[in-house]
Parts: sequence; structure tokens; C-alpha cells
Amino acid sequence: MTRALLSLGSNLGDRLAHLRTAMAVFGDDVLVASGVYETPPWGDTEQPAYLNAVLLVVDPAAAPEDWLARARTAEDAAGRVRDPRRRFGPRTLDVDVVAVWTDDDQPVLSDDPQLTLPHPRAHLRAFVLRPWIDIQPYARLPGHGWLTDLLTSGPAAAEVAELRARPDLALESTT
Ligand SMILES: Nc1ncnc2c1ncn2[C@@H]1O[C@H](COP(=O)(O)OP(=O)(O)OP(=O)(O)O)[C@@H](O)[C@H]1O
Ligand SMILES: Nc1nc2c(c(=O)[nH]1)N=C(CO)CN2
Repeated sequence: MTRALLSLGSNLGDRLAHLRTAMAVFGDDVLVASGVYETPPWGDTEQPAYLNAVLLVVDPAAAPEDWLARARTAEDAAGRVRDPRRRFGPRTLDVDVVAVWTDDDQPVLSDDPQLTLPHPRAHLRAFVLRPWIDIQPYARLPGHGWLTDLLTSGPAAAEVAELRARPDLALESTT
């Protein structure tokens, strides 16, 4: 199992620093990082705006559950506190495994509640699909088709216009 698309989100504290914490945890396995977008809160609207980005990561030795374990490591490193009473509530860092592909480019499918693949809400989220198409214009979200179609006529299409690119907030530090 080698490739994964990860979604990063932060809306508490130093949001960019938290996204960069995730970059650091995945280190050399980051093949491409998207640009950063400022996005209105989805699912639970009474919270601050998020910064969102995605990473395409590659590790020939990583099983799907390894990506999830490393996502949790990144969230913990950013000091995430879980509030079980608030499902889509604010957080320093959220790292979701959007999809995983095998060496021979087959999507990994799973209905395990601990690691559902692809992520069951990815197709509903402009904050995942919009940064993703920047780095993989011809990608498909397994089970949901082309990103181009999802962004133009899928359930998240109307939200795309609410996202704001933040080229001033690069994930990869140039200094
Ligand atoms: N593809 C996936 N990526 C990340 N977590 C997943 C995935 N599939 C299932 N999970 C499980 O979801 C549980 C809740 O994760 P988390 O607290 O990050 O959810 P959330 O961020 O509030 O909601 P969402 O997953 O919709 O962004 C975790 O215990 C994790 O094991
Ligand atoms: N814009 C935006 N909204 C969210 C996000 C996120 O990353 N970005 N993450 C959530 C956690 O499930 C809930 N809502």
C-alpha cells in the first residue's frame, strides 16, 4: 500500500503552524502539498474559519492503517483535544485519510469504522476537493468519480466559491 491523499484542517491557535506540524510528521513521504485555503466551517457553523490543505503522500511500506496512525500522531503533536460532545467542532489539527491506493493504482476500499476508505464525507467537502484538484487535476475520488465533475455538479459544488486561496500561507516554508 503506497499512496494516500490526506486532508489537513485547523481552526484553533496558530493554524498554519499546525498544518506545518502535519507536514513535518509526514516528512519525506510528502510527494506534493497543495496550497492553503481559508474555508468557512462545514457541518458545525458556530466556529472560526479553517485553514485547509491536502497532501499526497507515498511510502512503499505503509499499510492503510499506518497512514491513520501517523495522522493521529500529527494531531497529538498539534495538541488536539477531543470533545466527544461536539462532532464537527473546532480543533487545532484534523488529519483525515481521504483515500489510499495500492502500488498498482487500485483504490483501497474499507467499511471499517476505524478507517473507512474512501473517507465517507470527502465527496461532500469543497475544502477537500478544491485543494486536491490543484495537485491532481485528473484524479478520481473512488466511488464518486472525477474531481472535475464533483466540483462542478457534485454536492459540494455550491460551496467552492466560498473558499479563499491563501498563497501568502504556503505549507512549505521558503525561509
Ligand atoms: N478515513 C478516515 N480518516 C480519518 N479517520 C477515520 C477515517 N475513517 C474512520 N475514521 C475514524 O473516525 C474517528 C473520528 O475521527 P475524527 O475525530 O478526526 O473525526 P472528525 O474529524 O470529527 O470528523 P470527520 O472524520 O468527518 O472529519 C476516528 O476514530 C477514526 O478512527
Ligand atoms: N471548513 C472546514 N470545516 C470543517 C473541517 C475542516 O477541515 N474545514 N473539519 C471538520 C472536522 O470534521 C468540521 N468542519
